[in-house]
Amino acid sequence: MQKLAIQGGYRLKGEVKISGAKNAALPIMCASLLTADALHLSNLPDMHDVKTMVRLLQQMGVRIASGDQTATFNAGAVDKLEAPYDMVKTMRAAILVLGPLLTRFGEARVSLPGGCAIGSRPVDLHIKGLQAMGASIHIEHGYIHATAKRLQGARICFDLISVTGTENLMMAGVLAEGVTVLENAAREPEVVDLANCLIAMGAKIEGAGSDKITIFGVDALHGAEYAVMPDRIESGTFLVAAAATGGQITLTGARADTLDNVLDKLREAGALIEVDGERISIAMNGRPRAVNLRTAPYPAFPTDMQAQFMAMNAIAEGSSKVVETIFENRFMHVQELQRLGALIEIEGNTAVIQGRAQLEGANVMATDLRASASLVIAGMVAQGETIVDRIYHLDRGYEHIEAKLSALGAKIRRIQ
Ligand SMILES: CC(=O)N[C@H]1[C@@H](OP(=O)(O)OP(=O)(O)OC[C@H]2O[C@@H](n3ccc(=O)[nH]c3=O)[C@H](O)[C@@H]2O)O[C@H](CO)[C@@H](O)[C@@H]1O
Ligand SMILES: C=C(OP(=O)(O)O)C(=O)O
Repeated sequence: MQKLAIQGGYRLKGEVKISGAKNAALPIMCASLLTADALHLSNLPDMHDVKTMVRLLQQMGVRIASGDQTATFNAGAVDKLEAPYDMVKTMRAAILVLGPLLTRFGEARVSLPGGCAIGSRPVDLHIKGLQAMGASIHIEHGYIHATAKRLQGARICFDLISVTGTENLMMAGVLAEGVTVLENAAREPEVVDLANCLIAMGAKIEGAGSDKITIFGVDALHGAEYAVMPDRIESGTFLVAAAATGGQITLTGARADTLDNVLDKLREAGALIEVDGERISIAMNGRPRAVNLRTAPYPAFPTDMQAQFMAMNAIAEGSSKVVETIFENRFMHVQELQRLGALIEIEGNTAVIQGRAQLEGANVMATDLRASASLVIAGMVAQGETIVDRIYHLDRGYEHIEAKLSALGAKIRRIQ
């Protein structure tokens, strides 16, 4: 199994190009199932989840021609309306084929996505919404079996805000008969990116980015060209890494308007931040100040940045509280950060962190995607060598992270 070996104590310096967003690319790839025409995507990140989605769509019969960060998807000859367990278990976003398959073909068989280290992550809201649109759904042997003659527009109010739930029902609504209204919808930029791609394909959608999305069903979508938005979580991860190491870097091809809360927290920690179009520069002189945070749906602080900020707080001046309100088990990185000497205590959904001037290198194990990123950041500020095991989590959602960090001056290499 591959690991990362990190030698701590080097400040990040230089420029890094931000990749396309995992959490926008995956739903947008699923949108290719909604038309028999070609969907041409650019700015696709080179990472495992994107490759897994390519394989999942291919086994359904989608023809895919991949290029450098681009791919053309043609779902004109789909012959298998199924997402099997062995693919869904490695990537939760596979549940996003359910809405498109059902609305275009009237049938879908999708494995229930398993719980992962960050919480139980049910899909009851996806199922309830599709049932409200007239789908008949039963669960058997771990699979969701869904059928519908033609989905009917409906008014659906989410009990709680769900990003992929909103995306699945938005895709279901575009080919449904009549109008679908999603209330208490997720406002994440990735939902807006998906809506913009669907609109380019001929869908009629209003309100994406607000908590009420209205979808006017049409009979068919057509092909389109679309560029996936930059990854705000990758952007945030590099910015925090720069802040934690007392570095000075510039992100290129980034979108500051999707990062308001993260940039505010970094400023509060003492970072100097400048935004110039698609460039975001950060400079941190000395040790960051500890910052309190509370995760919540967009536009509040993202749960996908919680672990990385926790690593920064571990070496910051002062103490801080980090409250996780989205996932019930997203503190798995804490015991690994403690191996590096971090002083963190957990009380329910709150972590209390006493900043230390120095962490010490150690062997640690990655437990999920962003937990892995937090261990990499902690390793870069720890004294001596840190070995991060189980980096397949990291490879799911970061494009060439060790190459990008090395180019910024980090001492990091992949070992067997
Ligand atoms: C591929 C993708 O885009 N993943 C993101 C997406 O995950 P994902 O879409 O899975 O997360 P959700 O927004 O659905 O989850 C929010 C909360 O709702 C709960 N819930 C969700 C659906 C449901 O049917 N029932 C239910 O109870 C979840 O357990 C969680 O507690 O949003 C999360 C929250 O910003 C991010 O951390 C993930 O990176
Ligand atoms: C939790 C994440 O992803 P996923 O929903 O794909 O597990 C993430 O991107 O941090």
